[in-house]
Amino acid sequence: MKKFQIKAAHRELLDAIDNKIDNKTKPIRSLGKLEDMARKVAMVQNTLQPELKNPHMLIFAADHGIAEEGVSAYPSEVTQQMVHNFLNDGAAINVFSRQNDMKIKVVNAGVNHDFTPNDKLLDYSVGKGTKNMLYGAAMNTLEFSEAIDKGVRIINELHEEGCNVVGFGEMGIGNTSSAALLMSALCHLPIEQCVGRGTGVTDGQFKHKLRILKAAQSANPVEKDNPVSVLKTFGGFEIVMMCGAMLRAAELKMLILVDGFISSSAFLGGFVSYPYLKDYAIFTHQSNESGHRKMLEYIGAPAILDLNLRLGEGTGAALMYPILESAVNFFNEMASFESAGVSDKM
Ligand SMILES: O=C(O)c1ccc[n+]([C@@H]2O[C@H](COP(=O)([O-])O)[C@@H](O)[C@H]2O)c1
Ligand SMILES: Cc1cc2nc[nH]c2cc1C
Repeated sequence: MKKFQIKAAHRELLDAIDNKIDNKTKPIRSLGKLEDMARKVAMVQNTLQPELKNPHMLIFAADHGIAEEGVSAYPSEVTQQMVHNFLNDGAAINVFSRQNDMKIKVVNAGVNHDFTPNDKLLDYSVGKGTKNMLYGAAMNTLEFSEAIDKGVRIINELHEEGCNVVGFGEMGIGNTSSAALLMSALCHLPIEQCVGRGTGVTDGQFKHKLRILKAAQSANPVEKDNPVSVLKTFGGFEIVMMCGAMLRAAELKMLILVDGFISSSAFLGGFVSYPYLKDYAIFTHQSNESGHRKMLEYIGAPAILDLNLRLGEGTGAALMYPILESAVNFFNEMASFESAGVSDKM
């Protein structure tokens, strides 16, 4: 994989940032997770006056060969149908992004469909869906590199437009299977602790899904400590493209808003080689997909919201965005004990 230059976020201003937070007219730590977010934004931007600029929501979409094994509650066609829904402003992510003034771009990372050009659509297709992992790796080395490079290009474009905060959402029937397999390999956890019900499979379908994922593991012995090999074998085009995009966003010191289980699996793919990626990321919500809690524990990152969501698309990130704005606003606008003439001592 292309090498990324991901340094720890600046720490020079850390004391000044913490002093600024602690001198606001409030008891120490009383703004909880908002204080953590304000500190993170200020460190990423290396400033005592952080700003959220031109926020974007990226929805990476792709199809998955493994979906033909009946691992989802829905058929593969739903991927392209939902892409049209995103383009027509009809999905949950459209509603929440519009409400919170985030611009949407839908990325065709590898959907099994030919789309007509559209202002909201970034056509970066790597293929018409991955291969069925029961019969070998999901993608080859060229496809993997292409997906990473296209993720980089997408972020370069947003950065040139002055964007400094990006939500990472996705759509792809079958992609909880990919994410669970990635998690199992990269976190060295048994697949049973990683697999969940995705779009809502029944008990019987869930047992079947677990059998299929075990068969995919037997068919593909991977080097678990080699994230490129793991991502190529079990990844989806949208997951690998998101991984490249997140790594580039960190390189450019942009804020990364991670959504649910699949978005977090893309983060994980980058994090194992570039641990400082975490300095740039906010885990916006705890998904109801059962493996997500353990995945976030492994990463060591508590989530901000817990709304029992399991939709994907970036919905958790879009819903959390106004809270992030509140974090930046309290940091920039709240009076200090001194400026407001409020006593800070007994
Ligand atoms: O974001 C999540 O945590 C999440 C949890 C479960 C399902 N999803 C969405 O559901 C789809 C994948 O589910 P499945 O059952 O087809 O593997 C995909 O389009 C995801 O966006 C998303
Ligand atoms: C309808 C539908 C919408 C989605 N959005 C993200 N994943 C999805 C899966 C389905 C099935």
